[in-house]
Amino acid sequence: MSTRIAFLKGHGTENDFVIVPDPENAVGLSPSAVAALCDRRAGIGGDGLLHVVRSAAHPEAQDMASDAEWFMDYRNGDGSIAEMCGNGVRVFARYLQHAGLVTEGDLAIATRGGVKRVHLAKDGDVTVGMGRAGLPEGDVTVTVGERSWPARNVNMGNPHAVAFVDDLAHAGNLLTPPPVSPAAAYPDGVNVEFVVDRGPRHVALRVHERGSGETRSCGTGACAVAVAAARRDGADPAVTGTPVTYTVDVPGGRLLITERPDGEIEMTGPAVIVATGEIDREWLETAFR
Ligand SMILES: N[C@@H](CCC[C@H](N)C(=O)O)C(=O)O
Repeated sequence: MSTRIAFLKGHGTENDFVIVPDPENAVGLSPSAVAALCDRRAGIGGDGLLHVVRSAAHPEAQDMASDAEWFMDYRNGDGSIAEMCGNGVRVFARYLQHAGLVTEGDLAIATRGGVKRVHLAKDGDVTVGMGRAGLPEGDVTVTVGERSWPARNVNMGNPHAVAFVDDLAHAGNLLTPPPVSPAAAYPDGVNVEFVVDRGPRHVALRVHERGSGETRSCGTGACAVAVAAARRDGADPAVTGTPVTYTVDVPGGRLLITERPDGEIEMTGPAVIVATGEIDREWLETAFR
């Protein structure tokens, strides 16, 4: 067995990922190994990890293998598993193109949140069909220090609390997860978005991600924000019959989010591969099992 494991590093609007190509699902990636790889000082560094596996070779994806050859086994930076990662899907698609496994145009990627349709455009942007948002009933509240805001509970496959605030600085340093109540609304934890208006159908966010901390971007979070903003602005496409597009500025760039009258959401943004390298297998297997 080789003593080296290939990896790549990539990002989408500066939400950065360690990418581990492993078509036959042969590389054991325990939560502690993932956390070690994502560590920014002792490891490679990343908000999360994209484990690239053939759907047919992964027990969680075998039933999607006829629709999507590749499964995005996404992990958060702390080693936990999440249902979906929007920026991750774009970067995953870019990796497949980089590796010569797909070409420009349309493809499908299996995720824990179902099969996602992806378009790799000539201009370099990547568009992902993110599915429909769930809008669980019930009020939720986000608190930072002395301030609290009513928030919208939005599910994009993974859970989000979206709070509209006057100033993104009011989110504070986001070194710890902002409390969200009632906790029962999010039994598996939550990603929290703080949002300000920048102009008509144009917002900006900061995000604290479950399992990663504050990140420079969150694709599912941007979708959740666009959905919450459309409901707040009286622009729900299911009601108006007209698609609505929000420009969502994130600390690491810009995403365009369109919601259609049937509820389907599309996200468009960049995806970049920045480096390739090799992981020392002994380090991975002995130090972090
Ligand atoms: N950065 C991602 C979301 C990653 C998962 C999230 N931290 C969770 O635990 O739900 C994105 O771009 O969507």
